[in-house]
Amino acid sequence: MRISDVNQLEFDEFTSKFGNVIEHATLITAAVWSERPFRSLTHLHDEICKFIDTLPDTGKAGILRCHPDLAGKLSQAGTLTSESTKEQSGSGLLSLTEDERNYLQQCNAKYRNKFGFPFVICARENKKDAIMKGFKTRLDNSMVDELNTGIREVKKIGWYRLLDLVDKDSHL
Ligand SMILES: NC(=O)N[C@H]1NC(=O)NC1=O
Repeated sequence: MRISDVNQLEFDEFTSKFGNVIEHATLITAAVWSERPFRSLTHLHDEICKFIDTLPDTGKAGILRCHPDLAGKLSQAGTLTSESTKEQSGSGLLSLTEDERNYLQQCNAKYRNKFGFPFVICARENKKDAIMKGFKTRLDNSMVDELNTGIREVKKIGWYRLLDLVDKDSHL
């Protein structure tokens, strides 16, 4: 699909195609539709990021809370969204040894205990070893740092999801 095709989409078509670019946060896509026409895929992504940046910290934490744990319950039950399944499997998180899975689940629990939202990292840019390391360093951060870091990762995840849907080099 080209960006010119994106600009032709009715609201319902747009939200159905792009509704999960930010995991379980269709409202963001719904809001951004009003900003058409998009000059490029980058412009569409910028509008998504701009909308996220206008949210209070509670809204940003809410976005993080809509993300599934890495190698968590949903992945074991096979009920991740198709996007998350692709991302988590690409980084090796869906084929862990039992020890690795136990370790990650302990890290998830520690992180969630400390910050009140899940650890979010762009799995397409991090293989499982980098993710395990990321847990180690990020667990020592402050709440403000982690809210910002998590949101930065959400924006990266969204960019890759957009790349799966639209030809990046198409312009108006
Ligand atoms: N918790 C978390 O980071 N989840 C995810 N990251 C990613 O790239 N896809 C996800 O589902």
